[in-house]
Amino acid sequence: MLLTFSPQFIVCGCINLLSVSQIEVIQKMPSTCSLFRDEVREHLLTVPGEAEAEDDNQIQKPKFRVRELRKESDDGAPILKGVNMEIPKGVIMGIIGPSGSGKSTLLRALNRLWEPPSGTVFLDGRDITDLDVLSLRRKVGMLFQIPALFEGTVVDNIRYGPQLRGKKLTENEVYKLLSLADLDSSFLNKTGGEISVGQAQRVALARTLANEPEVLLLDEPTSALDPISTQNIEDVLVKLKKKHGMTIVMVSHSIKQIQRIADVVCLLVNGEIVEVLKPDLLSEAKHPMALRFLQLSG
Ligand SMILES: Nc1ncnc2c1ncn2[C@@H]1O[C@H](COP(=O)(O)OP(=O)(O)OP(=O)(O)O)[C@@H](O)[C@H]1O
Repeated sequence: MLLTFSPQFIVCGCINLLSVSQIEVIQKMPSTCSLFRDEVREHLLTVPGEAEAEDDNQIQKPKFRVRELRKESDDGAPILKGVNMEIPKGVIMGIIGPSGSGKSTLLRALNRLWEPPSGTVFLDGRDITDLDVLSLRRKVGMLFQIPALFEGTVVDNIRYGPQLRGKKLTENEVYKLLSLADLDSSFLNKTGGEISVGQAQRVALARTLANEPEVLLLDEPTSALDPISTQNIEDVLVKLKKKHGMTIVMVSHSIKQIQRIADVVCLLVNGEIVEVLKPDLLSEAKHPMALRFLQLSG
């Protein structure tokens, strides 16, 4: 059952707040990340100033850095073949690729649902294997394909995470979280059996947001939902990014969805990132497997 929580309200900067050293950080990103680097630069240039800029040094640093992340199955078959990537703060990154290419494994490494080797995944510059795993999962929350609500009401679900830390959310705080997930107060006392899957997914999102995560990991969060529920979730994700500077990493099989909401997309094929592109440039992917995947899913 889903028990991970994590959010955050990341603050984004404007170009006039960038120092020379920060610009150098972007320029020093590996050459394999050139499109990604451009994306970061563009993001920094265009993010609306709804949030306050935080510490100068924080602005340019990626939220996540992944270095040579490898995984093999028990019988030695490679699942991830030395993945390198950087996820900037306050962007929506889409991860797409054929079935079995390692997308979920990569996503799960980011909050240690799969334990990555030490020295491979860094959150705000810190090796995540050095962090307390529960604190990590509060900071880096996850939403799955099928929402699994706990027993009890919607309020009980939303209060669950903070309660583990000895904090009882007021009804008003619960209501605000529901609103953030685009649900109204009529849902407060409903149980999982009384709401649709799409509504349950939004409750699961509100429950995750109750822990004030800095990052949201989403594993095909709308694949079980109808188009209207899908749009509701997409709208909420875009709002979380724009208004709260949330960093969002989303695995999706829907290229159209990625094009609707992602700022940057990673194409994972056979355990390797073969392209990092802006979503509107997906048709320019060069890797043959990537092209085939894109043609078939188009
Ligand atoms: N714990 C494990 N032990 C052995 N093999 C595993 C394990 N976890 C994943 N795999 C294998 O690793 C490969 C990648 O799995 P993963 O679920 O990450 O792929 P995916 O790209 O998310 O696939 P899908 O799009 O179908 O969900 C698959 O071949 C899967 O069978």
